[in-house]
Amino acid sequence: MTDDAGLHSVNLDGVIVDVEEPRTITTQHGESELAELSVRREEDSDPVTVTLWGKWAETGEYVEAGMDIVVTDAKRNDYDGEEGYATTGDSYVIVEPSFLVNVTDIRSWVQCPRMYYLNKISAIPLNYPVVKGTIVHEVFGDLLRGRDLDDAIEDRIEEVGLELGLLGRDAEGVREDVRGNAAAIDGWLSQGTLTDEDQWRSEQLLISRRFGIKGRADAIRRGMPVELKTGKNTRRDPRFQDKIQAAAYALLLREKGVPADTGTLLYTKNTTLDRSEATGDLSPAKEFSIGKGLCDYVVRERNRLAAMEHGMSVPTGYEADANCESCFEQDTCMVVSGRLNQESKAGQIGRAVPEEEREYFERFYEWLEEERRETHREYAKLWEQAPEERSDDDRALIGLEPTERRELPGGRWELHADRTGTAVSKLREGDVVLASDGDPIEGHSELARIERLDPDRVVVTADEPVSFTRLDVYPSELGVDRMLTALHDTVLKGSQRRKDVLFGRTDPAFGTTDETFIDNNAAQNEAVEKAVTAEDLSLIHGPPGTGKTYTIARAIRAMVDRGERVLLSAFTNRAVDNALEALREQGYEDAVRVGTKSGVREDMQDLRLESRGDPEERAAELEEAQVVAATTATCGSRELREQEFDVALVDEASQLTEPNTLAAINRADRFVLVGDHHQLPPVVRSENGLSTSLFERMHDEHPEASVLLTRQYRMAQRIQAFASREFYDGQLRPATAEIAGRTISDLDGVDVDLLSEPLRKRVTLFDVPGDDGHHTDADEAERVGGVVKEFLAAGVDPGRIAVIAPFRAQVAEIERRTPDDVAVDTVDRFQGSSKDVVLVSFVASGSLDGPIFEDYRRINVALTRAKRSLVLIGDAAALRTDERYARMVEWAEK
Ligand SMILES: Nc1ncnc2c1ncn2[C@@H]1O[C@H](COP(=O)(O)OP(=O)(O)OP(=O)(O)O)[C@@H](O)[C@H]1O
Repeated sequence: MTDDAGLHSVNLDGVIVDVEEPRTITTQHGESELAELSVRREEDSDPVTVTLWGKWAETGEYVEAGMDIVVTDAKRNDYDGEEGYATTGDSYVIVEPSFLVNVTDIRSWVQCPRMYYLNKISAIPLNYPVVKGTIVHEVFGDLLRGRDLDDAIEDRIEEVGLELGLLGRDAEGVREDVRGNAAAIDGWLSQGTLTDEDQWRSEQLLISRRFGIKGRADAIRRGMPVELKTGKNTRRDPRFQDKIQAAAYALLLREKGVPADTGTLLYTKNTTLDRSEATGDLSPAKEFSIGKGLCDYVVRERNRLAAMEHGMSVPTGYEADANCESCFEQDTCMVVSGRLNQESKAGQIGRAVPEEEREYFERFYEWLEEERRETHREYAKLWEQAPEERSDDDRALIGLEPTERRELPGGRWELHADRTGTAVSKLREGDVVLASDGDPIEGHSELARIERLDPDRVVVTADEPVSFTRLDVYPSELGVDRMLTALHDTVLKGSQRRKDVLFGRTDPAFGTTDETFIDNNAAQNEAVEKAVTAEDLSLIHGPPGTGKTYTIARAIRAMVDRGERVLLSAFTNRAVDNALEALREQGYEDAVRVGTKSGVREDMQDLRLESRGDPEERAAELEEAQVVAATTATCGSRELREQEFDVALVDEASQLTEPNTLAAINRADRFVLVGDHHQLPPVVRSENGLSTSLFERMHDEHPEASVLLTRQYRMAQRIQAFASREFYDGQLRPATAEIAGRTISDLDGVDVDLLSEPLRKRVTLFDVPGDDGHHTDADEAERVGGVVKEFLAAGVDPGRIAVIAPFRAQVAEIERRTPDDVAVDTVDRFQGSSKDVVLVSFVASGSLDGPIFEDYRRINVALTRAKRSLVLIGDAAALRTDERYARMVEWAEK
């Protein structure tokens, strides 16, 4: 639209290349502010001049070259033959639009930018006002969905039994409190002003690609946002920051074509005030109109926040007119400023932590914010990629056909859809996704959880009955938030001794014991010994199949016998449940599993802590448990953040980022990390130091605290030989002669004479010349299919076979040629598991690029899954171009 010479308005976007300070000029209409930016609209094109007028001129004060900018409804005004644009009265200026800012963050930013920062790093602790606020919000949603008030109150209080119990509250008192607040809602709803035509929606997720804002409005009534506040407000007008919040939702609604121009704030505490004592306007509902000026303000503040995050600077409170004396966060603000030596309008108290700790905090803060930024890029792909492209990229399931819907007790919905086509995706059961009518941004969408994902249908649960035809990956920022909190807790609240060890100022100390814990495996015994006697930390380095889980279970039992309280954690639910299973196998049944119903494995549900019910009973169950098991994410939850343990034992620690590990070990006096840094590293989106685990760092810095398990219980000698030599200095050995000599002829019902000669060997390589396919190799897939058929024909049970391929696309190719009960997946999905027969498809042709080759640790995992037979399928010549793979080919062809 560049040639629209001033006739039409244009939406201009590009990258800022130069900024001029805002200045004031006098025009025929009087004085006016303006700022000029130079913006490159497309790579290699000449920059154009963009003039920002009036209030938008302030943008020039804080933007920098390199930031993205959008100016909507700009008019063209070339000057001296040079292409130029200017804002109009309808324009919005948006800085870094792909950084999706939360509405609630804009609200706290408007209150005080430093409060926004403090909220971000320290998370809200478990406290009664927050829990009560949650209950009232849930009741509000229930009333909108037509539920009976008393039922809703009863149900929602019961739902948070655990939290109330931990806070020492009994249900009776809370009921009274909530009833008081809910009366405001109920009264207002039944005022008679509402008719059947009132269209109500509770909680709607809104994402704006134009303004770079996302959020969930409490409710929408006739297209207008309604926000619920559990506080009081006796003035006629809503509080300013509350208006900002409602205005932000209005802005998001307008983008969807809903002309929202009024906002309502409901201050529920107003109804509980005594009329004879309180003065002012006691009506709970306060309406206000939302004009362009307010919307502009929302966008301008959002821009400041986005620009500050782009520069990764830390707000001081001077950016806004923060009134520190009347701020209830003043003390916290001063302490954080003092400890981290940050400039702050509130001032500082206390002594700063040592320089190295501050640097550590700042380094990780930056890495975590980079991670957040990558998460935001993932959101932007929701609209940058076409549905088919997202589907090809494994980010969405499309072409679904809605079938049944069923209302669940408590007002949620269970929604079914049929799957058409054979598309693959990253989505898994338990994932939170965006369920939409086909267009997750402009159309109708809701957050949903995948309950079941079968080849022909999918079942989700959601708050609203969306008729969905598409499910999208919806990345959560919760992970980043929890990591920041863990970082904060370690640096600002961690004990001196813990920090001395983490920062290399002290060597870890160990006590002694004469006890023998495991009598058939010296390394495992030593690992338990170290774990039990460690005063600070110990590490268990367990290569594939060396009995890590078994050793963990033994160590926990020993700790329990010594009267210690133990936190058992791991990155995935699967690993937590595996460790619990091993613990049960060793006869210990008293652990408590904390996690959601859908996250915890069926056979561990009986150990799961129910959070619903009588507060006192629920809290006692957690507080009295000697062993508590939860994922590291859950360790950062409000409930577990209040719990203390003698020792934290973390499995899969080499797959955890350092801050994720901190989330678990912050809860305990000492810790044991279990892992193997020669297998897969932490999965992160950004490229920085986050991908080095605390396990690996401690292993390097304190080798004396680590014990290497050397005897493996999985692979035949022939299969383990390469990995042992290549990755473990030749130290890995089969634990017994039986294991060393494993072969598929040991399996019941298998007739090896039915196999072709090469497949009778424990390790085989099939040289299949590459077909130059990008992410697939049909010839290889064909060969894999043939080999699988041969194994099946020889009597191998399909459940004993697995196929590993480097790309999802190749996985799909292979799935098409193998029966459903043969597991086919990428390496990352196979870490921690094993099968009798494993096939690896390399998809290598010409050069070795692709995820499996990028990182030797993937190859290590791929080659160490098989117990009895390992079949490699790939282009041998291509593989030989790399030294490591050349050695692999030589070994496999032996
Ligand atoms: N000391 C031991 N004596 C007898 N059996 C053992 C011993 N240690 C481990 N095992 C057995 O070896 C098998 C593998 O152990 P485990 O599952 O603990 O391995 P892991 O190291 O956790 O495996 P992965 O590498 O898959 O994480 C299990 O069947 C376990 O019971």
